Amino acid sequence: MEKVQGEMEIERWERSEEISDAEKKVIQETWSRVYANCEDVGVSILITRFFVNFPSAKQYFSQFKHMEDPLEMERSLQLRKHARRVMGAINTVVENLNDSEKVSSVLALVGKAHALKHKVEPIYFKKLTGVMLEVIAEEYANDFTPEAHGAWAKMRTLIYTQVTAAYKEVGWAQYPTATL
Ligand code: HEM
Repeated sequence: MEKVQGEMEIERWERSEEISDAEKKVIQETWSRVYANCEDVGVSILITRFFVNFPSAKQYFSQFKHMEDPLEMERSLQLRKHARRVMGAINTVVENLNDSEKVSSVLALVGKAHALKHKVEPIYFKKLTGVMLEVIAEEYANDFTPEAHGAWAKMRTLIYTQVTAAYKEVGWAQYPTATL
C-alpha cells in the first residue's frame, strides 16, 4: 500500500533517531560510571533536581507529597526506593540495547504501570529524562563529548517515545506528542 506523507515523515524521523552501534557503546560506557554511583546519582536526579524543579511531581507519592525540605526528601524511603527502581530499569535498558524486544517490553511495562496504576501524567517522563541527561552530563563534566551527548539525547527520545506509546496503547486521554 502506498504510504502517505505523514507516515514517511515518521519513518524518516525514526531512522534519524536510530542508535548506532558506536552510540550504544558510548551509552554503555558512560552509564557504567553513573550506575556504579547508582544511589547518589539516582538521588540527585530524582530529588535534588527533579522534585525540587518540578514540585508538582510529588503529588503521586503518598509519603512525601507535602515535603518541602530537600534534605528531608533525600531521607524518604519511598523516594529512595523509587530512585533505585528508576535506575534499575534504565540499567536494564542500557544492558539490552542490542535486544530491541527486551527494551520495548521493559519500557512498555513502565509506561503501562505509570498510566494505569500510578496515573502519572506522561509529561513528567519528558521532564525526568531531561533532568537525567543534565545530571549525567554534569557527572562527566569535561569528558562528556558531543558524541556522548548526541547518543544520550537519542536514549532520552527512546525512553520517552516508548513509554508514551504505552500510554497511548492503554488509551490515556491526552496522549502527548512523541517529540521532545
Ligand atoms: C524513566 C522513568 C521511570 C521509571 C523507569 C520508573 C520506574 C518505576 C518502577 C520500576 C516502579 C515500581 C513498579 C511499579 O509499580 O510500576 C515505579 C513506581 C512508581 N513510580 Fe515510577 N518510574 C519512572 C518515572 C516516574 C515518574 C516521572 C513518576 C511521577 C512523577 C513516577 C511515579 C511513580 C509512583 C508514584 C510509583 C509507586 C511508588 C510507590 O508505590 O511507593 N515514576 N516506578
